Amino acid sequence: MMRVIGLISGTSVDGIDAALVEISGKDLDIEVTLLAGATYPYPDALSKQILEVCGGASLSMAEFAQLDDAIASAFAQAAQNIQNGNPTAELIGSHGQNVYHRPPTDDLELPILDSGLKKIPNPKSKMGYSLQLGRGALIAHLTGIPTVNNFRAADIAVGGQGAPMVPAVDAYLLSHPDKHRCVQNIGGIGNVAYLPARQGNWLEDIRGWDTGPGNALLDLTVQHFTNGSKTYDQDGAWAATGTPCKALVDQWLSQDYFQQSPPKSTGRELFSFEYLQHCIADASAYELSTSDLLATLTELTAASIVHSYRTFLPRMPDEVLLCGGGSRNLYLKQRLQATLEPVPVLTTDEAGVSADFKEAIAFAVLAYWRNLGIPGNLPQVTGADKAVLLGDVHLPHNSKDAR
Ligand SMILES: Nc1ncnc2c1ncn2[C@@H]1O[C@H](COP(=O)(O)OP(=O)(O)OP(=O)(O)O)[C@@H](O)[C@H]1O
Ligand SMILES: CC(=O)N[C@H]1[C@@H]2OC[C@@H](O2)[C@@H](O)[C@@H]1O[C@H](C)C(=O)O
Repeated sequence: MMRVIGLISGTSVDGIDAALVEISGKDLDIEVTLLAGATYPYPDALSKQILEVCGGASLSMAEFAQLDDAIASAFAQAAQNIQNGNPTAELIGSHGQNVYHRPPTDDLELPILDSGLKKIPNPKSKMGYSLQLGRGALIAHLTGIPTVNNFRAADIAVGGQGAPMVPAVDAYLLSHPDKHRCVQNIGGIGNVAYLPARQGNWLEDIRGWDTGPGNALLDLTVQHFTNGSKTYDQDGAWAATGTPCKALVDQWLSQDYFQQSPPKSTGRELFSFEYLQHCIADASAYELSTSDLLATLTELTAASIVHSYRTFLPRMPDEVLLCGGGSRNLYLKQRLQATLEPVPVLTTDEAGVSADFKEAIAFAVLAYWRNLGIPGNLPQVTGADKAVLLGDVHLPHNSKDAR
């Protein structure tokens, strides 16, 4: 048994999710007990700067270094705080703060050194890139706890998307002996793990991808029309007062990302404020109120999820389990249920895994697997050439051990 802390802040930048868990077993026999979970909001100025960077703002290298230090320090404090009054941890799995994600692209021109010697094999041109700040060496030093981070790089290096990375963990924590399940995270971005019933070669039939926008467009809309006084549509109450425009949802669903076959991943790089501005321009032809616009973007979120199931899954699931902050959006949950009828839409809480802290738990498990030498990616999900060990291991170097 090992006590591990999982840390993550994702594309919503709403704070650092921390989970302290006890883990035993390896894969089919794995057992995870959540000892403590908490969300630690960033200081407003730091959150604002991260959102600007996620929105494409430029940084000098000095500003980049300072931001990385600030995030690492915040993550280290979250790790210390989650242990207060709880058992101490032996390992940290830190996803870090996502600031940039580039899915594998076809038009990458890599320079080749003209060494005149044996040609260097040109890395696959379809190379992705994904950057999460909060460097592990500093977290390890500040906490005195071995820290694993940078989980996406190894999957990308073998040609994968680098996301979603949780399906392997979902498979062992949330699969069912008889029911086919979709575990649907609704964070800033939405991502699904399709878990066949645990029969036969079910592991080979696991699927997963980023479905598209989760809360990102809804948050951007609320922030825009309230001049930042509100940051999200609490319980979906504002959207519930509007009427969705089906013509716009159908028009937006025809866009490339929603039609693209998996493996696929995305982020705020696509579902950005600029994307929202195009939606607002499209909506002007229909004279929508702000409530109608919010209802229509909520409908797009729900429709993009269901469209991807109907288009890319071998069959519809027996049930859908929601997690992530969007699982608290009651209007979105109701629209998903109406669109998926008769498939029940539940939350992972009802299957015994915290909907609020499942992502943080997942990175604790990924760090635990790294420590055991167990690969953490699913090539059939990310498109990677093979299963690989995920994460860089950083050991604390206290003075007496320093070499
Ligand atoms: N009660 C609520 N009603 C509606 N929306 C909510 C509620 N609580 C949280 N949210 C939404 O959840 C978002 C945060 O969700 P979460 O923490 O899962 O995002 P994230 O992990 O940063 O995103 P990602 O998974 O894309 O990295 C908030 O920005 C907000 O939009
Ligand atoms: C680059 C990045 O942070 N991507 C996130 C994002 O937020 C949701 C979705 O897109 C998911 O694919 C991913 O995170 C989760 C933890 C994952 O990798 O499974």
